[in-house]
Amino acid sequence: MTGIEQQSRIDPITSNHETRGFDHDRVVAAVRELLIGIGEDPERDGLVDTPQRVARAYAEMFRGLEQRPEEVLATTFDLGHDELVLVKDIEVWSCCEHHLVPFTGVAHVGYIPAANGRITGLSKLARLVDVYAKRPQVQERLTSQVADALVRLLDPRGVIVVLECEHLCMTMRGVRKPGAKTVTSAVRGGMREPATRAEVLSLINAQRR
Ligand SMILES: Nc1nc2c(ncn2[C@@H]2O[C@H](COP(=O)(O)OP(=O)(O)OP(=O)(O)O)[C@@H](O)[C@H]2O)c(=O)[nH]1
Ligand SMILES: [Zn+2]
Repeated sequence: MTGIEQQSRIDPITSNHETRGFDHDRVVAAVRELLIGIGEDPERDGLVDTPQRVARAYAEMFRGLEQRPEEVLATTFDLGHDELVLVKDIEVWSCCEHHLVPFTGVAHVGYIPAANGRITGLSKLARLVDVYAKRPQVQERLTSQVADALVRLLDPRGVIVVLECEHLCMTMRGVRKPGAKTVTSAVRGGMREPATRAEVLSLINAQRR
């Protein structure tokens, strides 16, 4: 096994790729280079600490690359509840992998536990969203990764994940369409059943009526 393989923490099913870990010094050097590239002076007063700051910020924004869904869904319990569990309006901040600017909005995560199946803590659903949001992402992959991790780790009867996000790469630059929302969904197992899916979607949309 090479050093890189030993260091990598691979989630074989749902990771974006193999990560070699966050290299703080490399990010600092790259940000300094970026500042020079845009014609700035990285030694001027206001910018001298910027590469260090950006590296610390990136470590936070991309911390999901170092996390595995198993870690956040480690706490499960058996409540004998086999009806829908839905957490709505989970705030999402992720980073578009095409432009490295944020996309933000909400996630709705629901699952139907298996009969006598495992339940996880409600906060863990929000933590799971963050594991995948805190990576360079596209919204579609983020949505399906959350759904697939729930299927794999809880073995539920059904899963639904809906994301509604605004992409800053579409508002602050490029096509410049502020307010445009992208909606993505991933539906697995028994949640695909039309009546069940319709009921859950009406619960998700309930506050907007
Ligand atoms: N499907 C998908 N596309 C995304 C997402 N985030 C950003 N994009 C799109 O990625 C595309 C990249 O297109 P390119 O033509 O390579 O890049 P660009 O010239 O900067 O494109 P514009 O944004 O149209 O100016 C754009 O259409 C973005 O809107 C996402 O989460 N999902
Ligand atoms: Zn983008």
